[in-house]
Amino acid sequence: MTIRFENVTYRYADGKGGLTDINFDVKTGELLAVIGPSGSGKSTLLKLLAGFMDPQQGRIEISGRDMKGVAARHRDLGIVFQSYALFPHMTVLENIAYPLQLRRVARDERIERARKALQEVGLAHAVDRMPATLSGGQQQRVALARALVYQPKALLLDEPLSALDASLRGEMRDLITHIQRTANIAAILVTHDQEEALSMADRVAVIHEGSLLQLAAPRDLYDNPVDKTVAAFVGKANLWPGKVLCPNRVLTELGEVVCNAEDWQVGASVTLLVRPEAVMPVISEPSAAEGGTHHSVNYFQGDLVQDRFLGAVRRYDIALGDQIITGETGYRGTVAGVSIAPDQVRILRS
Ligand SMILES: Nc1ncnc2c1ncn2[C@@H]1O[C@H](COP(=O)(O)OP(=O)(O)OP(=O)(O)O)[C@@H](O)[C@H]1O
Repeated sequence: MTIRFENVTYRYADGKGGLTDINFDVKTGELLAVIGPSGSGKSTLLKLLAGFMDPQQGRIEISGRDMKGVAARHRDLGIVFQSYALFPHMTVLENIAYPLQLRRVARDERIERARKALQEVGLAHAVDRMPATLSGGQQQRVALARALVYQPKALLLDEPLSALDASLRGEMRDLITHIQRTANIAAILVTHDQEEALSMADRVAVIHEGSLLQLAAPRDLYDNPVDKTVAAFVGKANLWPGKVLCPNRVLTELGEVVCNAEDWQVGASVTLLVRPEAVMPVISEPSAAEGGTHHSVNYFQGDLVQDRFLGAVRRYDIALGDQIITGETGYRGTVAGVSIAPDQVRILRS
């Protein structure tokens, strides 16, 4: 295990913000993404791990060693910041060789290792360039090479892609995960961008108001969020409060929804979750004669109040009174209503 947080609690002096009783591990070669709304405690977690402050309770271990009282510079962590933080007066090669110089590595070896690191991030041609002459994406590649050149115990990525434009971000995601996996190093990625977290991470930790709500593999987190806060934060979600009527029906503001409620007590207050891609557009209202078709189960008819063309898919809202159902589909025709297959309805605690 490379990184371990055990019952870690940190409160800022005013007692309001911080982290409460955080537990998780990151294995060698694993990338853990930490996501959560603004002010949830993501930066606090990184600052504690990096050694800028110590927890008031609990224990942080790196490679099996308790980090209490160990200064930031002795923690052997490679850090990549949103702002790149390159030294402007040094060439690209000098920037990358600098951590080796601090560690008193001989000059020839420094240069050789820095060149190799540059090659790995696809910038072998930029050795003598000054950082200011590089694009944002190139500067972040230099920052990544500099963070990894001395073979740190773990890699901390603090919003590494937020300053880059969307087209570059996808490419950088792939590069970072490729390099992190090749180096077989534990990494923690802090990000606002849930798509980044889901696509890059082996596991994702969701924090909210200083607490860890769920830690799971991306698909598991998306399919089985523990509660509505996680469901709403990870991906798009239709969330409807309801009451369990019987083992296969929940009463909501939309009406009765057929779903598998066998594990819930009759009368329990719950929240139903349906992802937009599980909402099926229905072209015309099913007639009474069609009574037995799949449309008649969880069929909802309403007014199309929003229709957004997103390229590959279209995201639309159907209003039933003051309730909204959001669907996503590649279908471009008229939507008269929607149907939701019972096995696509997840039941969450309310
Ligand atoms: N130096 C500080 N003194 C007092 N409170 C602080 C300090 N730094 C952060 N906080 C509070 O601690 C909480 C967590 O802050 P933190 O910066 O870790 O959140 P975050 O998830 O990184 O937010 P963002 O996504 O906006 O960067 C917030 O309520 C914040 O106001």
